[in-house]
Amino acid sequence: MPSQASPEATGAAGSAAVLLETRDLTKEFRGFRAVSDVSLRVVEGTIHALVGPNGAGKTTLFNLLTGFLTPTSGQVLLGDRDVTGMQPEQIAHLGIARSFQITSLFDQMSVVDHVELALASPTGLGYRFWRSDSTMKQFRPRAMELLEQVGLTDRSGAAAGSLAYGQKRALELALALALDPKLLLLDEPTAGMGLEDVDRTIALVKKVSAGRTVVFVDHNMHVVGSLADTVTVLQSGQVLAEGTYEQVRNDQKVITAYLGQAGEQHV
Ligand SMILES: Nc1ncnc2c1ncn2[C@@H]1O[C@H](COP(=O)(O)OP(=O)(O)OP(=O)(O)O)[C@@H](O)[C@H]1O
Repeated sequence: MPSQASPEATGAAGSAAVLLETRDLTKEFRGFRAVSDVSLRVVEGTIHALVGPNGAGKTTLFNLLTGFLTPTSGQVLLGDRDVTGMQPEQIAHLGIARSFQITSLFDQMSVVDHVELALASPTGLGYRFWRSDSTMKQFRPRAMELLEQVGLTDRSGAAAGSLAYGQKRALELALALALDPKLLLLDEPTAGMGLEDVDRTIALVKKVSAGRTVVFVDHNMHVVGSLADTVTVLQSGQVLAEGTYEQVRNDQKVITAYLGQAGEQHV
């Protein structure tokens, strides 16, 4: 069960504080609308899922929120600040962190060194190798706290390349948390995981999301149903439905959208 202030309990997005908002957000690629007039409101302190069939626009939307893509039109607001068109570093600095991709880990570098470097970087987006050992040492206690949170204390001295897949994803999460973000974006946190790792990741995301706002994309509806206070369903770049997991899974439009999706887990 999603544990945090649900939109129902707070009277939907109307009366609760909205941390992230998009207004008619649109991204065109050579005339093709990958994201089309999306108006989204993410309530502070909630976990918000973005779902939709393949090609629905979820990744493009994530890239617009983090500044990796510039919208063709529309706005992105963080609190009352318009962050539309800002560079990824600026947006990260304002408190939006996205879980790192595994490709950003250095196989030979230890787990704790990764976290220390993320703590040393003001935005977490760039590692800085010229810092001295003594400078880095000051970050050790916080790095160990973060590793404890994500269950990697025992692997702190291990080379990142030696971690199991689920542990690498947990390390990515620690790197995102190192920024102490207002908004944590998780891009398919359980992709490629077996059942055990999926359940472990659900528990982990619940734990680290306490007191934070989380937006995540995941194809696994068990994950979505377990974590999300609010679910936004995208199709062909547009918002098809929004509500609690129970509401959207019983929405006829959503059922129809997923029916033609071979190999996709149904809502
Ligand atoms: N750089 C690009 N240039 C052209 N078209 C693109 C580009 N990026 C995405 N698209 C198109 O935009 C649409 C949405 O893609 P997007 O990756 O955002 O969907 P998605 O919901 O994340 O899909 P999936 O679940 O398969 O990851 C797709 O039709 C895709 O082919």
